[in-house]
Amino acid sequence: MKKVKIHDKTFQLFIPYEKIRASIELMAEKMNKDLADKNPLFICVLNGSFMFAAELFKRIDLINSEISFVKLASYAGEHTTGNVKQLIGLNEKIEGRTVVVLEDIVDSGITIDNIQDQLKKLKPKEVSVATLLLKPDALIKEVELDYVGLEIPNDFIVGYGLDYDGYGRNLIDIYSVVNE
Ligand SMILES: O=P(O)(O)OC[C@H]1O[C@H](OP(=O)(O)OP(=O)(O)O)[C@H](O)[C@@H]1O
Ligand code: HPA
Repeated sequence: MKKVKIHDKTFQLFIPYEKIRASIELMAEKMNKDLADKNPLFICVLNGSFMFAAELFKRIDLINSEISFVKLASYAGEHTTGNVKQLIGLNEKIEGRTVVVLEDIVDSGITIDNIQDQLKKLKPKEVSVATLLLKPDALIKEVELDYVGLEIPNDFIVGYGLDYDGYGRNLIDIYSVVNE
């Protein structure tokens, strides 16, 4: 079994790249049907989603498609607690658009819930959410997900864009933590 050590933790091979790619191919096929005749704006949530977004977007065969990249930044406003995260980097006009948010993982659901709230305030025509990975047992928010690549158990993972304290994003496969 392939293993990798990052900082203090050991990870073992969990999802090989071929399986990841196959799930993204299926997702792209579905989107190509669902979004035909629309003018979708894909929004990739950095950092973790960059690999997923690249792999998916090159399989979207709708020429009227755009992609943009956003980040959630801690908002250091005077009256905020420090836990509030603000969506930054969004230059496109969202009003009236068909928006598809691209996430690498939905874990507790807090991040995607927050993003959906912020986007809805910008009056899009519709917002759908695509996530490569979902941990159903970790959800603490009720979230509506339109496209889910793979459901996984509630274990910490790295690879294919996902990190452990900055490292591991460059792994082609996904690895899960070994409890020692
Ligand atoms: O469902 P949740 O529990 O909110 O977790 C999911 C979020 O966590 C990760 O982002 P992170 O904040 O680690 O930033 P990164 O993408 O830059 O690694 C991941 O990319 C999702 O955005
Ligand atoms: O399991 C995970 N691994 C890396 N980043 C994450 N962000 C949410 N869940 C995870």
